Amino acid sequence: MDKAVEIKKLYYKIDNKTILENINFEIYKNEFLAIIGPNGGGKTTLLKMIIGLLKPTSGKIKVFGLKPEEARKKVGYLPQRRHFDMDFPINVFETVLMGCYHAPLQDYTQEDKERVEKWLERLDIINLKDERLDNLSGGQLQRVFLARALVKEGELLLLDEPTSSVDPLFQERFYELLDELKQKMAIVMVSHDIGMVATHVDRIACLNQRLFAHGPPREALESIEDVYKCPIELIAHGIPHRVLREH
Ligand SMILES: Nc1ncnc2c1ncn2[C@@H]1O[C@H](COP(=O)(O)OP(=O)(O)OP(=O)(O)O)[C@@H](O)[C@H]1O
Repeated sequence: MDKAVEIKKLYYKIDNKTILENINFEIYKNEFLAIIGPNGGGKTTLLKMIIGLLKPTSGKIKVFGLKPEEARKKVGYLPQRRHFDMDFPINVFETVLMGCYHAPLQDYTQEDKERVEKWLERLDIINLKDERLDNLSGGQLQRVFLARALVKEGELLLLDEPTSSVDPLFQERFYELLDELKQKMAIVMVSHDIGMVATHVDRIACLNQRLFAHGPPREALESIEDVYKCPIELIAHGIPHRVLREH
């Protein structure tokens, strides 16, 4: 199978604290992969390495055979929203257009603008096109950032907790959209919604500093208690889950 991402012997340390330890892993084209694990387990850090925002302390990471920063034009990225400065005076259309960024001093094209319109329509936020971001609700904002990640129509889509704060109806539509998109691209999604991902993704990777398991949902979830370091009840078919003890 063709590889979108290849990770070998990857370590990441900050101030002598090991955040990621000996990660060996591949992500294939046209697969929908979820990364799950407890808070602070290193999921966001790993996504940032795939997009080239952070460099490994040691080890190798290749995206479509290139260094991550060289492959960026093929990669759409939805960061965790808390990192965005909401006071920045920018409207919805301009925010999504930023997702088409090519290179310094290179203007956006008419085609870029048409793609923005298309994704605003698809995510049902075309009516918000001229709104400033600080006027939007949390769920509306999340859709705007999703549109920004999707507008590039790249070959790899990285989503860091994409369904946080969107309503259940949109969540369902969003998963349908991802099912369609994975025909054309690889999708990597960080999520805490184990039940939801178990029913929608091809493969789950369980990360807590180390990669505990990766495989089809049922197989990967067998190691779930090791990953979370507490008992978790998984109802058959991998749907709802319950943490039985605080961790
Ligand atoms: N800039 C930084 N300086 C020091 N430590 C950091 C920094 N960024 C992240 N960390 C630490 O790295 C670890 C992994 O963080 P990361 O955000 O990747 O986890 P996560 O699995 O995405 O967590 P969550 O589920 O809470 O979003 C945490 O212990 C965090 O405190």
